[in-house]
Amino acid sequence: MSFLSGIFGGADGKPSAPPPSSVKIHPQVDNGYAPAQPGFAGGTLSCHCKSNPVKVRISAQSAHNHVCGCTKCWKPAGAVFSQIAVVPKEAVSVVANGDKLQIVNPAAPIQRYACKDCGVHMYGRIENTEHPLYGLDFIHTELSNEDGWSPPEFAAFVSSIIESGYPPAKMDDVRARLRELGLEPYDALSPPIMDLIATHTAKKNGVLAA
Ligand SMILES: N[C@@H](CCC(=O)N[C@@H](CS)C(=O)NCC(=O)O)C(=O)O
Ligand SMILES: [Zn+2]
Ligand SMILES: [Zn+2]
Repeated sequence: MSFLSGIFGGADGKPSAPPPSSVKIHPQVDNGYAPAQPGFAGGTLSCHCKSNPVKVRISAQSAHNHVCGCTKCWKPAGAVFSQIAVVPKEAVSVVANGDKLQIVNPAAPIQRYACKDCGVHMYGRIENTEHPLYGLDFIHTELSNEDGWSPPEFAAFVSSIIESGYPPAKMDDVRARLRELGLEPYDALSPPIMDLIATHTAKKNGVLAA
């Protein structure tokens, strides 16, 4: 990222880095993050293989970018959270070395396509047409060299980091740091997304209020 988010504006109004902290979240947010670039329309994701990397072309700006503490989402080495966003599934196309992709868990609601050689998740797809988020693919924008993606907006599944071995006694520090970085912590998804999911379910069950 070439410049830092305006949320950490210095005295002169220019973006500056957030205060340093020993609490690490994810390399893409620990030192601040850039705002979305107006008109940005996508880029190419590459896995971590030195030779024959899998490449996935994304022809849309990302939406709902966030950090996720769950055990299922791919994280770079050493990161406590993943960083993940969605795009319409029509905007996702595998453009190189797709033969190296395999589904991590075909039974999971999100089918995550990972590189067999380096383990990086290239995209996650929902095949169940009844799922509230059907039609959206999950991507890690950090796998692209392009600047301009929508920045993370909140922190999801925060308590789940304990399931990966994070000390429960340090959770207050983690939530305080997330707030300092402008990423409101939630233990599921953000309220607007939880409302969207519940609205979908209520509609399906014929009980949605007018
Ligand atoms: N506490 C669980 C939460 C897992 C979870 O529900 N993850 C969310 C956020 S990515 C989800 O939508 N999972 C669907 C899936 O993994 O297919 C864990 O950390 O494993
Ligand atoms: Zn790879
Ligand atoms: Zn997750």
